[in-house]
Amino acid sequence: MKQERNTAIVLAAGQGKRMHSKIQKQFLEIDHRPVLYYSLECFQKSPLIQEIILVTGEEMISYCKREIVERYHFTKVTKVIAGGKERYDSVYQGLLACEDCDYVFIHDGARPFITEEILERGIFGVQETGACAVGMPSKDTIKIADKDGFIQSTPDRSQVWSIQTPQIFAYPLIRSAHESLRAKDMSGVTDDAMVVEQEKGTKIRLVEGSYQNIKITTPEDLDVAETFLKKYKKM
Ligand SMILES: Nc1ccn([C@@H]2O[C@H](COP(=O)(O)OP(=O)(O)OP(=O)(O)O)[C@@H](O)[C@H]2O)c(=O)n1
Ligand SMILES: C[C@](O)(CO)[C@H](O)COP(=O)(O)O
Repeated sequence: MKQERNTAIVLAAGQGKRMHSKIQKQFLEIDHRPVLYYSLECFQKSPLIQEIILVTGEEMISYCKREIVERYHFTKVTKVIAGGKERYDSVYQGLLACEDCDYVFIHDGARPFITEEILERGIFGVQETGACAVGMPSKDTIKIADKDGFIQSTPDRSQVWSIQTPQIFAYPLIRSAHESLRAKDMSGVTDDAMVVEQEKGTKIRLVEGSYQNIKITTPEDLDVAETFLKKYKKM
């Protein structure tokens, strides 16, 4: 029987505008290592992942090869490739670079705190329909606002989740979903589950990530990350 092959596409081609830093946030250091290091380390150690494709800016390819892949011995990283203007363009470049892949884990390099347990829940979840997103039930009450900033409605919180990454898909499903939406209109697409949502009839399983699985987005997230890291390293 052919052994399953799973690829992680790790995204590190964003500009990090909301961080307001000269260095792109995925390369900023927390506890002396780049933000990007931590998720690569988890995929490198995981027996669920056979290959990692790292997507970064064209100008950062040689830096990533030398200072991240070689320096930290991330031997599962087989390709370091250039991303695109939008997140979905970078994902698509990653998908085109995949070879011989059953399931693909699409992950934000700006989310350092994934764990083996999250990857296990992801691979379990994706077996059901070929599509799975990691997230957590919302701890806040969510309001839908109108364009003038007045509250329009309040969704039932028991059905509201904050979505994280990785998002895990059967490779042919996510590739064809990206291709069919790219041929129509990708505007407003901020994650990969949204791409599959337009494929009518494909259900996407939600599984729990963790409340620590934050995306480093704005400067205060770095302070939170330092705190999490102290705890995470003791585990
Ligand atoms: N063209 C892009 C845009 C984003 N990303 C990656 O997608 C992840 C999530 O995106 P986000 O937090 O929005 O990152 P940025 O686009 O870099 O941030 P900002 O919107 O503040 O500029 C990050 O790991 C980022 O590097 C990417 O690979 N290619
Ligand atoms: C994919 C994602 O991290 C899920 O929360 C998020 O949608 C990325 O969005 P951003 O607008 O690029 O931060």
